Amino acid sequence: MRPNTMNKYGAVLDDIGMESMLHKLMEDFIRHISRVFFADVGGYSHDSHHGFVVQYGLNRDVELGFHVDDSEVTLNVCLGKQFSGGELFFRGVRCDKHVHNEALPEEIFEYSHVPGHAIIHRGRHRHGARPTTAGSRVNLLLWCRSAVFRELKKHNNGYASWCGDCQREKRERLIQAVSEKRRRCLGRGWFMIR
Ligand SMILES: O=C(O)CCC(=O)C(=O)O
Ligand SMILES: [Fe+2]
Repeated sequence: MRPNTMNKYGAVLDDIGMESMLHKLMEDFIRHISRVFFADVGGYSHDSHHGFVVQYGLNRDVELGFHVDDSEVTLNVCLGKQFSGGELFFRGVRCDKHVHNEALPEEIFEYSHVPGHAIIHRGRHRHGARPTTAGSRVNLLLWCRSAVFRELKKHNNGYASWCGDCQREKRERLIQAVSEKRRRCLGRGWFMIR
């Protein structure tokens, strides 16, 4: 079975006996990090996961297109082996409404995988993987999900606190409202003085 809808090569670890081990990894490790760094996307509340490995190289997947994960928080561990390329590129965190918007210059960065090292990021942090140009790269992914977060998301007021563009729109509306109010107050002041 394919590890996800985009990668062809790899395996779903939950299907080969690693489900409870990965669940424990999420409960004992990811949740605690998430409580501190990702409180805006469910924090400590992860209650399910999708765990898989992906393989890149000759006769395997070469690269991974731009996407968001079906997760609140993703753990990505580089298991090796020896390879060149395969850098991850990131382009800012976005909700469904803004997922196709341009990234700001400060949201653009790349990360080079190092065997034995891991990164953790929000699932809605748009990203992709550059071509693995030589050797073989294998990474373990743990997509951590929160049912509570997904339920609450349905009832928010249209602004996601974790989406860069929602926050920008909110700030712009606030600035507009303040300057409109100021304009009206100044107008009133002018008439009173006359
Ligand atoms: O190839 C990688 O390191 C990233 C994989 C990824 O983003 C994913 O499977 O969701
Ligand atoms: Fe991903």
